[in-house]
Amino acid sequence: MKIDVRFSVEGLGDAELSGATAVVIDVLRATTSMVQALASGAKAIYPTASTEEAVKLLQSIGRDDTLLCGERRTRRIEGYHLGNSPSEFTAEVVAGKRLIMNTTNGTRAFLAAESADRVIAAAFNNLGAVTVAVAGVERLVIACAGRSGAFALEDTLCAGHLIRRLRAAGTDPLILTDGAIAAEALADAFPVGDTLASTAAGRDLAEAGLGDDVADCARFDVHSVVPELDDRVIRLPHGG
Ligand SMILES: O=C(O)[C@H](CS(=O)(=O)O)OP(=O)(O)O
Ligand SMILES: [Mg+2]
Repeated sequence: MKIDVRFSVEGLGDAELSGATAVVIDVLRATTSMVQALASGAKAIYPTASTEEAVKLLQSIGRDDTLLCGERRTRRIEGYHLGNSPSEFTAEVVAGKRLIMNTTNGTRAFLAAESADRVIAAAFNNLGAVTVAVAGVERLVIACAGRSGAFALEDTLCAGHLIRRLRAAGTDPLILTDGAIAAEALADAFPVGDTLASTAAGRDLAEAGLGDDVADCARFDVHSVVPELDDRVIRLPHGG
């Protein structure tokens, strides 16, 4: 298995993605929220690249059973039903609903990775399930959402833990690009909980009174769902 880790989705194109399985990671907080939402019974998540696109999509799919979710500078977008805190996506709120989502980094990352054969959402919360889901693939591109195009330690740490899990699972020999080697080394060097809290994104969340989100995002294997992008909609394969 060849594994590449991209620290942001800038410049990620068809050449790297075609024929590969892409795993999109945005630990703080988009993929953690997506995993929580689908584990809570949300029907589908529509990632959008802008608030304008989100509103247009709402008009086209209709408001029934549809919730607008997302953030700007960590806070819920005005007029949206939900922000981007994983704890908002409870079964009472999202079960059976379609979620139109727009966040600063994570939703765009999905759209940037869509030309891969498969596009999977990963976070610490569903890392074990993702490990099983990708164990047999030939080529894996781990696309870290990053933060406004820059390196995000939290995403790369999660990428490194995925590589460690694949190595422990005894899949065929791993051929790592330099980015993947660096990500795995980071996973060996940094404890997740403390590190997430010390990242720029973690500090901003704490400053916004959302420090509990950081703790939620640092938890391993709390869900066994593996969300996948299919024709620009993120769902659980076979209905979950
Ligand atoms: O919602 C989040 O925590 C972040 C906000 S920021 O870009 O880190 O300020 O957005 P996300 O798209 O989940 O990375
Ligand atoms: Mg993020």
